[in-house]
Amino acid sequence: MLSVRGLRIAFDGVEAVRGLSFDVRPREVLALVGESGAGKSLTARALLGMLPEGATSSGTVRLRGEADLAAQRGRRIALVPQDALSALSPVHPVGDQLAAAVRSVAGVSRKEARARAVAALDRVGIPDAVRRARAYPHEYSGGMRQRAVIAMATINEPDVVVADEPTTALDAELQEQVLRVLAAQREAVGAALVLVTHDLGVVREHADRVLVMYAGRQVEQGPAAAVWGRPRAPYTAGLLASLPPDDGDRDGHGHGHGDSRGDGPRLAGRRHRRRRLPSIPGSPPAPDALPPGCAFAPRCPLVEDRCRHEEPRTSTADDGHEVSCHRWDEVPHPATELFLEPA
Ligand SMILES: Nc1ncnc2c1ncn2[C@@H]1O[C@H](COP(=O)(O)OP(=O)(O)OP(=O)(O)O)[C@@H](O)[C@H]1O
Repeated sequence: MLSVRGLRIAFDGVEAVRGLSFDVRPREVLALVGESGAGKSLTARALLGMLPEGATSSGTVRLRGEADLAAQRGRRIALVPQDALSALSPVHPVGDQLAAAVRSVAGVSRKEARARAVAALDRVGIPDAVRRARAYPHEYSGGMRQRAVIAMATINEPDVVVADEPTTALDAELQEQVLRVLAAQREAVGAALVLVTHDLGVVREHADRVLVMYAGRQVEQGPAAAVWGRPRAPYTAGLLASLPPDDGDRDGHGHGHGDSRGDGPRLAGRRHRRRRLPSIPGSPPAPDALPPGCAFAPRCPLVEDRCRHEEPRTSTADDGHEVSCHRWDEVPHPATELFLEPA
């Protein structure tokens, strides 16, 4: 439905996104994950035809075959940004903004648009929606603002909602609530969701497919269960290894340590003799200082000579998921072992 082919985004000739191709299928949740600077937000913005000033891009992004994404924004594709205030005008009541969004698409009366706006606020759990519709964004709490933005993004029943770190500005409890609202709304309107997130726990709970990015490229892509259950890229393994222990064990699936249910006892014993590293050593390269070969090579526990010279091609693992690593078929299972060290 939404198709991205060979997407490249550069600033002053320096590429921050370096040839990304993926599809978003109807009604699915695709998570874009990776450390800061991987190019996730730029990719998300390219989907909406709203790249920052100074960015040049090539490749194609099409929604149902249409290339003019900016023209479809707010109708067929909509954004839930990190910062709700940036999406709402400070000078108009929230209800008026929602009603205006309805009227920009549908030929309905003011009264009808207003009624739809109130109903949308009610659906996202804003109490006393009739009164709240008359209030301004600054009169809303952070969690309520983010709910209002979700109402705005879904009010015209788009095909795709793009959410860029939609809960980072909120505290943990509100994050969970707002994510549930987002999940429920996208389900209700039948939209696909592209979810940019740092939070791998969120990915495990909400994503159908996952695309792992590093230094502007795809590292691994496939069904969330396949990528999480058996990561083939050392980078993905490193992200999973750096999850807090609770995240791995919370629902008994144990992806956080790579110890799936079946090999629990063996790994439980092993855990006493090993400890987890807090995170992948080092940090990602800046777009203007990429190392030659595989960009992850300087941080990779499986690095060998060719990794420092040749960029890996994309391979397909037996379970159908895609991976870009020279040594993907040598990655152990559980892959998080790569990032453990003897106690
Ligand atoms: N407006 C800009 N001007 C110049 N360079 C930019 C701009 N926006 C992004 N970049 C470059 O592109 C890289 C990727 O940015 P992007 O925001 O997509 O990363 P990200 O993966 O979303 O990280 P984060 O989670 O920190 O937002 C940045 O590290 C930066 O080098």
